[in-house]
Amino acid sequence: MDLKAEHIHHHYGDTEVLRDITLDIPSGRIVCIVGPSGCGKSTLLRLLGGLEKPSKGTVMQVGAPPEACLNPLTYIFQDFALLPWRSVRGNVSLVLEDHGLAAAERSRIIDDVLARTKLSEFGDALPKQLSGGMKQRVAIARALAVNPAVMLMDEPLSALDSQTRELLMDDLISLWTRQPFTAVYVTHNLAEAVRLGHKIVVLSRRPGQIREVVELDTPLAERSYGDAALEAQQQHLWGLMRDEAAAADAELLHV
Ligand SMILES: Nc1ncnc2c1ncn2[C@@H]1O[C@H](COP(=O)(O)OP(=O)(O)OP(=O)(O)O)[C@@H](O)[C@H]1O
Repeated sequence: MDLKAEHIHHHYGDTEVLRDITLDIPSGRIVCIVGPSGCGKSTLLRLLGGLEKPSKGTVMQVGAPPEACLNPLTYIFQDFALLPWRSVRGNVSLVLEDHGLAAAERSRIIDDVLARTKLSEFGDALPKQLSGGMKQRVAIARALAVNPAVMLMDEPLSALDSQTRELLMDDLISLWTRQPFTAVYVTHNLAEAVRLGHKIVVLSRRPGQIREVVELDTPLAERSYGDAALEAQQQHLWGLMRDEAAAADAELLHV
């Protein structure tokens, strides 16, 4: 299933947040959204996920969701959003409980997603016993459990320290390489965008408009940390964003 946004505009009261966004999220691809603070990245993600309706324009789901999909669109947030009183298995199980699945089938799905996120040994642990990186892996496992058509990821690594971010990025790349998933990935971090994005959408400052869409052809598994070509792409993105980011910061000073 592809996700398509067509001529999306969005306002909160008198504040225009997004202007004329047209965007394709093709199945099996990771689309990163970058842009200065407050330009509307998270708003765009909520509109794509149907949590809010755009003031104007449409979001369309095109084609059928994957087989055995329990929920076509699922979110992964920066703060993990785990229930502290439930174990790792219990947190993943949560999203499977209202679908009338037999206990054995639920268990099979949980085993599968925990194995894919390298958490098999930690099924009985409580969130407080886990590191930040592991908590985010649980959130990713929980998202994968419903076999979504599109994962909507809002700065999923930004609460983590830089080493854990690097490790989790490697995990996301190997997860995608073994079994491609579709994702929209909002980030401030251009290094993450060039490691993970098949397509990187650069928004202007508010009202967010698409300034450029950069397509990266290098397979994810071949994009290594410190790679010169990726650094050049990152510089290009920063070149596009620098003036916008400075103007957005200056604007905040006058609020
Ligand atoms: N529910 C809301 N009601 C009113 N204004 C909102 C609401 N949500 C977001 N905004 C405003 O819309 C603008 C865009 O916010 P949004 O969080 O989408 O930007 P962002 O690019 O994700 O920001 P950041 O990079 O800082 O996370 C901001 O000015 C914000 O204050």
